[in-house]
Amino acid sequence: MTASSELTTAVRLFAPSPSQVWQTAHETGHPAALWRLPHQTEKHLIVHLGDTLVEQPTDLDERPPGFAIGLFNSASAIHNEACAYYLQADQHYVFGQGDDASDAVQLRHAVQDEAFEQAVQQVMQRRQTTPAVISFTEVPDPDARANFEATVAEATREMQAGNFWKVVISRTKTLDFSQQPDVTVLFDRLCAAYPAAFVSAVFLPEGTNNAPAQIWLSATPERLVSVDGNGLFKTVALAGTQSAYYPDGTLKRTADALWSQKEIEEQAIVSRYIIGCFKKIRLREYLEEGPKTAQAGNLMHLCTQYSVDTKAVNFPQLGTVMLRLLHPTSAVCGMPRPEALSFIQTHERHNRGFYAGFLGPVNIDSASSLFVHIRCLKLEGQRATLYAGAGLTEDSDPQKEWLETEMKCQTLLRGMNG
Ligand SMILES: C=C(O[C@@H]1C=C(C(=O)O)C=C[C@H]1O)C(=O)O
Repeated sequence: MTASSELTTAVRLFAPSPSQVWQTAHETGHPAALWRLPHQTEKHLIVHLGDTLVEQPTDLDERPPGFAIGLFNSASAIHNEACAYYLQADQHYVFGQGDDASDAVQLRHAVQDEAFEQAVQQVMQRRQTTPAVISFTEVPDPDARANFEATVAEATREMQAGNFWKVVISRTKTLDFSQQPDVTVLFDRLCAAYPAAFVSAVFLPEGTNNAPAQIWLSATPERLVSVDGNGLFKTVALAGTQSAYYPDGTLKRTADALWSQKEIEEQAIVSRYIIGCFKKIRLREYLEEGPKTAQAGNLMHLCTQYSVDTKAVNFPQLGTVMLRLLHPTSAVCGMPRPEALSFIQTHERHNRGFYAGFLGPVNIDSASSLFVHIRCLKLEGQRATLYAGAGLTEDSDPQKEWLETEMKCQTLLRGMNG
């Protein structure tokens, strides 16, 4: 063995895996976020070692490196501050690709915290047990379909009466895991199944948002706001849904997807909303591409991409300004926003929590990438709650909208089955 390969082995032996760091954060009650950006292989894991998380305005220009996770409907929806819980990257691990998860682990940044480091060492020294088989069953909810379809019918009547033009109604599906799952295994499965998605797992200890300890796991296709190291700003208008497969199970080509008038209009509402935000800030120098059909796992959506060179227009705060204007977009709320939000609040039977909020890394490697928090679940102990919504217009058919939410739930269900 050469000196350098001895060294590599030594580094591997003492480098924790994502699962070990995640487990340590969980056991010591520190908030943690694990993510993989679309079309990338590196996984990032940060642990917040500071004070209890509190909601605060998201200012992409001011924040130290970290990870933001915002509720669908916090005070920010009213005060336009895009409030979020902010996990600071006190420990920042980057894991490379490869079968061995500990391959090429790098501790990018670490504040001195002996207690946490010792806790990681203790977890690493534990005897490795064979990973448990992950299994889950759906908890039946006999009224779910009728309730959802009745709400869709009511929303459609209100839209036909001209009260609003679009609203996104969501529902939940409950799963019970046979034992507490290793979230990093589920995360890896989602990464493998959905290379184009933003895949993440966020651990929020008891007390965050006055709730019990919760883990949010997601594989979202929808970028909300990002600004890269060169100052390139991006957002998308994503809406309209159909299966990516023909009934016989063969994959559709995106070029062969056909869209109805209702879906084209539904997506155009989101595009007009984004352009309306650019107009509000008098920004004309944006590039618009689409709408084109984009595949998102088992689904296809209509997608228009918008980009702005923030350096050329001399607008470094564009990311923060647009985040505040956009969230919650009409892809998850509706148009006009106040009327749609009020309909959601009166008619949905669950609290959305972080579903349809936003999340993602901020000022990591000089870039910030926030995504709309959809195709997600909340895990509390062994119980998971999946969330899925459908965009409605006055032409919506309640049965079709229900089937659309079923397909959206399938994204995570299939992905977690590996
Ligand atoms: C609301 C969700 O998805 C959003 C709604 C869509 C639609 O109504 O067609 C499509 C993509 C997303 O913007 C969800 O997945 O829960």
